[in-house]
Amino acid sequence: MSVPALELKDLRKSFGRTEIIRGANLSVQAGERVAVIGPNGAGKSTLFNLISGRFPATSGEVLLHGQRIDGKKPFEINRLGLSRSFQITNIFPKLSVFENLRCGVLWSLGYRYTFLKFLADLDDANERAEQLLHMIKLERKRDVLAMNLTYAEQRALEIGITIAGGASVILLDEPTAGMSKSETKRFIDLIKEVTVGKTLLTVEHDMGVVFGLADKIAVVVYGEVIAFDTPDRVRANQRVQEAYLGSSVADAQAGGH
Ligand SMILES: Nc1ncnc2c1ncn2[C@@H]1O[C@H](COP(=O)(O)OP(=O)(O)OP(=O)(O)O)[C@@H](O)[C@H]1O
Repeated sequence: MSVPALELKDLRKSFGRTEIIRGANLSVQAGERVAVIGPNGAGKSTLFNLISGRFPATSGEVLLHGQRIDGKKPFEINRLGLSRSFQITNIFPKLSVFENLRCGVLWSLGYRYTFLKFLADLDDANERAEQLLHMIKLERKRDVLAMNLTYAEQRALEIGITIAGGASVILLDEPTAGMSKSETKRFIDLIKEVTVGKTLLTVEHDMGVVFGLADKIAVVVYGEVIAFDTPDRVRANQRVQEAYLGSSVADAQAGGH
């Protein structure tokens, strides 16, 4: 089997004396779309924070395409090809949609570049920002200030910024939270389109989104990944049903989502 795009090995994180992540293991192949699910407080966001370098792990390893990234800074991890959305907080409200995308592109070039190289790259950055604008279907909002977009449009812009640097591994935290049903459906399609060929991890509560988006589901319970498999197999997994999923799936199948 090829080198996993992302791998967690016996990852642990304690806050004070409380161990929140308790030996998490996960191996995600390149191109897989993975939904991370689990009860409230199970440690899903903490896992994302460990992977993206926001928190240091207490022990264990995180590997991106076989390279250790635990202990690195978030921006270093980003430049190695892993990008995480921070919901709408990394949008500049007083810049236009286009300018926001261009900032995302330029930022990802980083300061490896000299100023002259930077100037030479501006044309490329403009072109890439136009491309992204098209991908997230906000062409008609090109020059609108981000603060004047609808909520769903802001979330789309957020995805555009997240993928701007061409990262191969994308982490999205509840990408459809706060959206209506029809917006959610459109948004799932958008996420699928813009992440073709990439590895995607989402934290998700909405079972409709999980089953619509994910090739595989990672079930996190009490700081451990207790199952990692296709949606059908996870749905049938006795341990998962007992621990968590049974009632949610029943709800989803009954049209509760
Ligand atoms: N910075 C922190 N300091 C102390 N405790 C924390 C910190 N961050 C998270 N925790 C604790 O870790 C546990 C797991 O939280 P986390 O947010 O990762 O869960 P989650 O699975 O994402 O939950 P939810 O589905 O409710 O978002 C919780 O008990 C939380 O209180």
